[in-house]
Amino acid sequence: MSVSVQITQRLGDFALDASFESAGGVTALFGPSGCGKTSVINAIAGLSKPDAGHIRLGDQVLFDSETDVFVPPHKRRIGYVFQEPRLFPHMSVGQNIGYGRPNQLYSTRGDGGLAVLGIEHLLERYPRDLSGGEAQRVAIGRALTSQPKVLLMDEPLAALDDARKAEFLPYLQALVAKTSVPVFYVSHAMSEVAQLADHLVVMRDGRVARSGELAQILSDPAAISDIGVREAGAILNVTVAQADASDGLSVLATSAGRLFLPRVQAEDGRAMRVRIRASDVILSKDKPDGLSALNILPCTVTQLHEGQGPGVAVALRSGEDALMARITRRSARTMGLKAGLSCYAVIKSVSVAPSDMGERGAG
Ligand SMILES: Nc1ncnc2c1ncn2[C@@H]1O[C@H](COP(=O)(O)OP(=O)(O)OP(=O)(O)O)[C@@H](O)[C@H]1O
Repeated sequence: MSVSVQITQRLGDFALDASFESAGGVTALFGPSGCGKTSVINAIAGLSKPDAGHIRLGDQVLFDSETDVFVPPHKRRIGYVFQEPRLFPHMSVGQNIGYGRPNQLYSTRGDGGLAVLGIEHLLERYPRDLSGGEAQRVAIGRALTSQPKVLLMDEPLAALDDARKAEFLPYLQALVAKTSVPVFYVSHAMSEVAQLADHLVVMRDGRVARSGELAQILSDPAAISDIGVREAGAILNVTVAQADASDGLSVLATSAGRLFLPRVQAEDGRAMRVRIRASDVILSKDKPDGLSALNILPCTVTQLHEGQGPGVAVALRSGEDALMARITRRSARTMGLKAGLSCYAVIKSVSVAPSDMGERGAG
């Protein structure tokens, strides 16, 4: 379902002026704290009314200042998941999920809802007896019981520690891969966004700095300034060749060769997305020999992009995938890097964190 948002809104001293289109699936709103992500989500939910513009989901107009349309929040069929699960403490999980909609609990059973979220065995428990990740999965289950037309998730992992995040993400991936409901996912963590999103909207100071297909933006060296130097990095599509190789590593097949990365929690044959940070890629003109790094992929330089600082972003084609490296201008000059040059990308195995590796979902 296509989505079109074009809104302006004054919120105190803050001016929101956001426009983007998305083909649906999972649209991530990414950007630093205070850039206006939640304000956009609130406008989609109908919790606030923009001063001007429109919000359309497929052929449904939720807001249009020109034709004076403003669908009230309770008629928008929105599922909203916040940072905190916000469950009713005096009710069991089952009651929380069925709250106000006694006949709908069962409609979320099966493939699309509770089973995917792994919460069917928790229905008798009370919120105090749930881990943070379980409680958040219940909150998502509750949001689904209203059979929403759109699911809004505002930093749903922010309150979880890293271990709980890692445990929670596969559930979320399974859910977004199965649901046909458009999802808006707010986050300032690129590792989450890279695993979940189809479409990326990068926000800055109330405006949309970039909007487009996730993989395309992440492999565009010109986008580094918007993504952040540390977070920038392309996504490799890989297949698990051997999840349980020796030494705590997994063997992953890319279109240009094999990668040895920290062990993934997935069966052999599974398709995954792996984000390789640009700062974790080293380039060599000749095939390195006698190097400790295990991962050496043949590449072709497609583009060089000089930023403000001493770094150069180098866009690379590696088989059918894109990679990106961030090296110094000095190295780029010494190596004589230019578009069309063949080289080798070296990726250190331990530099890729488990949080950068996720199952390939809907995208
Ligand atoms: N009703 C309001 N009145 C005045 N200012 C507001 C209002 N709502 C939001 N703001 C301001 O608008 C700016 C954007 O807030 P918003 O919550 O949308 O940002 P965000 O990107 O979601 O940030 P975070 O990641 O910290 O949640 C902030 O400076 C906030 O203080």
